[in-house]
Amino acid sequence: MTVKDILDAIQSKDATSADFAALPLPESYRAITVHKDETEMFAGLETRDKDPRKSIHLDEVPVPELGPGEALVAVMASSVNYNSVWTSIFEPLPTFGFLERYGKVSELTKRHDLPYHIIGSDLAGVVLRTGPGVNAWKPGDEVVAHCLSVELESSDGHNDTMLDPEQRIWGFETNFGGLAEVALVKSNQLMPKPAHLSWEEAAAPGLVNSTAYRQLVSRNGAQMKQGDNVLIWGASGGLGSYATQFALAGGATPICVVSSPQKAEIARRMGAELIIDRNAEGYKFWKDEHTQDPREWKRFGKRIRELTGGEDVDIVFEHPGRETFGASVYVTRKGGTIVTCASTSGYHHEYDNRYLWMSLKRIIGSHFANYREAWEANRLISKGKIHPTLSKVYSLEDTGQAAYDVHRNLHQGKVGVLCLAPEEGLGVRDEEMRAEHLDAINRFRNV
Ligand SMILES: C/C=C/C(=O)SCCNC(=O)CCNC(=O)[C@H](O)C(C)(C)COP(=O)(O)OP(=O)(O)OC[C@H]1O[C@@H](n2cnc3c(N)ncnc32)[C@H](O)[C@@H]1OP(=O)(O)O
Ligand SMILES: NC(=O)C1=CN([C@@H]2O[C@H](COP(=O)(O)OP(=O)(O)OC[C@H]3O[C@@H](n4cnc5c(N)ncnc54)[C@H](OP(=O)(O)O)[C@@H]3O)[C@@H](O)[C@H]2O)C=CC1
Repeated sequence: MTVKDILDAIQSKDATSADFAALPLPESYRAITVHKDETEMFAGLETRDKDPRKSIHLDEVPVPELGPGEALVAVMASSVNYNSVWTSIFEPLPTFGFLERYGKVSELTKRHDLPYHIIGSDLAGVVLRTGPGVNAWKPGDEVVAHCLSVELESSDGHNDTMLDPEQRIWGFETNFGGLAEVALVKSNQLMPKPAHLSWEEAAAPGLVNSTAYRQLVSRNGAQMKQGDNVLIWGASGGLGSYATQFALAGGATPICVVSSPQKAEIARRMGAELIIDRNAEGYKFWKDEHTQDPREWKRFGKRIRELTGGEDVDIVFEHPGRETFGASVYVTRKGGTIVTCASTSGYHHEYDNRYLWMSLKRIIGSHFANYREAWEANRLISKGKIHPTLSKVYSLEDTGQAAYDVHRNLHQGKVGVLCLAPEEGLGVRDEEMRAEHLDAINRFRNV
């Protein structure tokens, strides 16, 4: 039995759940990995010069043992997230430390502590096997998976599963991720694949869409409301392309920051009207490595006021971190919210706290999404209210190049990866609904 037989079953129109259940599992499969004995390979290099194409491997790996509450999924497509960039450049820490720590939780979690890390935190595919105790899913089900892995044994996480003390991001802090032909997930990560999307389109939103949903919309995040002005950094990137859609769909006004005319055009295509090209306008929030320039914060704030007709922003959707955080705190309206989920340009932020406390602003930390938020975010994709922002699709062999493009900010929206899917465009089950949304689905393609 090989993965080819699995693919044949997925592509045959009449394979039943029983047929999938009867398929023997392959012994091994192809997976994107980083290697534990290579974590020092970029020592001494600047972050920018660490090249994912050198650290990312395509290996043949054994199929992991299936445990209770888990599912093995044949992965048709996945996507590149920035967490895979972090893993591949071994920053801020090599992810093998996470696997070692997880390996100590139980006999079963020991499986994750390996000398190779199979990465990837998104997938669209077909359930192959479910472990004991799984009733909601069966072999043959077409699914996507969100990336929240929790043990749920502590009451700390029972109101909000992100607060579980054993909360991990699958494919980043656990092994057996989605950039592979087969993946191992907890069955609670599974959600129905949106029927109007191809495999690679369905695999694109998961991580960033759920994160933007919690960060901006959920009561655990900024609780955006109608009429809010929302400043969105990187509005045509992974997170920002969903934040922009949530702002527009929720009756708010996005102020989209981008760095090129092409990216401005994408933001416009999504329906945004207020756009700042940070490159063209030349903002320099730092005079040198240690000193910020408040005059530049003010120039940025004036530009926002020009665009909004004199209003300041109710919410800043933050993720660039060190480079922008001082400006983000400054331009937020009195009583407004800066909601942050990342620090791409550096995690030691500096801001003038007088502007925070005197103007009663709030900083909220946000990370991925709880089970329910991930489900709600996927439901919005399934209903055609929010659309994938897939720009380009790579083969599994070219994942290193895909991660390089994301690391160097050469991409738009989301970058997809075909795993078992032999070509793009397969897996659409609702052509009628697709036709209704085709322009929106293709907004980011070939820009
Ligand atoms: C969905 C996608 C998301 C993304 O893309 S996010 C972007 C990518 N992610 C990242 O860049 C984050 C990567 N992770 C990290 O950098 C690290 O992961 C953290 C800095 C988040 C945490 O560091 P650590 O060393 O793993 O954890 P500690 O909590 O500092 O634990 C170390 C020891 O310190 C103890 N400790 C924690 N808090 C306290 C406290 N308040 N007082 C005293 N001790 C404390 C712990 O218990 C533990 O101890 P013991 O080593 O013995 O187990
Ligand atoms: N905590 C969580 O749950 C999550 C955290 N993340 C983290 O969020 C960050 C962004 O992820 P994602 O959106 O997928 O990445 P992308 O690279 O797809 O998009 C980020 C965008 O931010 C803009 N940007 C990058 N650097 C700067 C800078 N120095 N100043 C201003 N803008 C900048 C760029 O847009 P432009 O050049 O057009 O301005 C870029 O396109 C990553 O660090 C990632 O690890 C992501 C998802 C979940």
